[in-house]
Amino acid sequence: MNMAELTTESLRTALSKVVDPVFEKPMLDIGALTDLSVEPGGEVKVRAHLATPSSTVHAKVREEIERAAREAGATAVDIAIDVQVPTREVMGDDPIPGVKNVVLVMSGKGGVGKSTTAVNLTLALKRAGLRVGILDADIYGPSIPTMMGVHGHPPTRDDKKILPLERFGVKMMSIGFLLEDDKQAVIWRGPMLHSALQQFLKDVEWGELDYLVLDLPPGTGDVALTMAQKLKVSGVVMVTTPQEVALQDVYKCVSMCSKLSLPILGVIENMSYFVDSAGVRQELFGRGGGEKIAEFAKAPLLGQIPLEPPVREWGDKGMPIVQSVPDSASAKAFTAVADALIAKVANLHFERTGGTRIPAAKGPTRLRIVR
Ligand SMILES: Nc1ncnc2c1ncn2[C@@H]1O[C@H](COP(=O)(O)OP(=O)(O)OP(=O)(O)O)[C@@H](O)[C@H]1O
Repeated sequence: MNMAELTTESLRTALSKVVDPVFEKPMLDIGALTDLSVEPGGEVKVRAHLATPSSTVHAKVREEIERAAREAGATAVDIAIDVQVPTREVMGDDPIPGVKNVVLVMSGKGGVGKSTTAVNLTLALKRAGLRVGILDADIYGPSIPTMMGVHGHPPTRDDKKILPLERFGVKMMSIGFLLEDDKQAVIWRGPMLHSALQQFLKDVEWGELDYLVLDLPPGTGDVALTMAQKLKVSGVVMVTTPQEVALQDVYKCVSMCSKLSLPILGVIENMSYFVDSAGVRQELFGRGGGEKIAEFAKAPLLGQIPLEPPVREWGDKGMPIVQSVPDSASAKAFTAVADALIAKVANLHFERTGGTRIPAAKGPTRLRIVR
């Protein structure tokens, strides 16, 4: 096609096949491509509206737009990208209105790697370009301080607001920061637990965050209940292992969430397999647990994390695997889980708001890419 033939109309036709990787829908149909123009020399200008700052998603979208525009005869393509991270519903008395999404990480039983998953998922969200925080609500066994390598007392401002501690660009708060030693946790019971968590929500100055990840204690749902009463959460991520015997508790946990009308955003199967020294994949704990729970919860299986000794070793050293060895199989699996979670949250938002483009909020990240 010669460049004289390129019009806004033919450009529109060419771009109609560009699909949003998060919503899996043509970007033009969902209002995610705007301000199309064709300059006299055949230069094309277009603005893309995306639900994630993820550089992989941006690169994919840029490539598709550029290819389609050039095939239609564009001589140059100028793509501006606006990022709008979707936001949960915020009620009038919401204790943390500056936090766009709150994700509860839960498991039916202990020891499945819930805290490991929570920290690595948080770091993967951070590496995708989001502003993140993590709240260690596992009051009986706070392990986030150790896993994130942070100890000490969070400072308090004059107005009594507690400032979260920060490492790897992640804001964090844990009951562990406020205890004299770890053993103190066991004397905390019901009402104290709830008032401590409510105080955390209210009194911590989280500021503006895209995602706050909550590591909840395993088992019963009272902490989830406290959370659900206090604020509208984006949803729950359920962590499980592949083996059959562990599943009953997870089913109970899923049922409890549906009673509380907490949407399950997805299931993560941890310790799914181990690759031995001969490179053979061993399913040490059986198979299928994640899929079964996902089916029961009518939610996607967000990913399967392999069992890799460095996950524990780096966790013990206070530098989670996503941060310390981002190229490892487990870190890549956590990264894929984060991308899938971002997509799920965006899609739920899309459905809730009737399929319209995420409305502009203040201060969008705007990247201007001129080629
Ligand atoms: N994929 C993995 N590969 C290797 N080790 C892992 C993996 N996931 C978790 N672990 C290790 O398993 C142990 C339990 O993990 P973690 O503390 O995250 O579990 P949890 O479900 O949060 O436990 P709790 O019952 O204390 O809340 C830790 O030593 C952790 O390092």
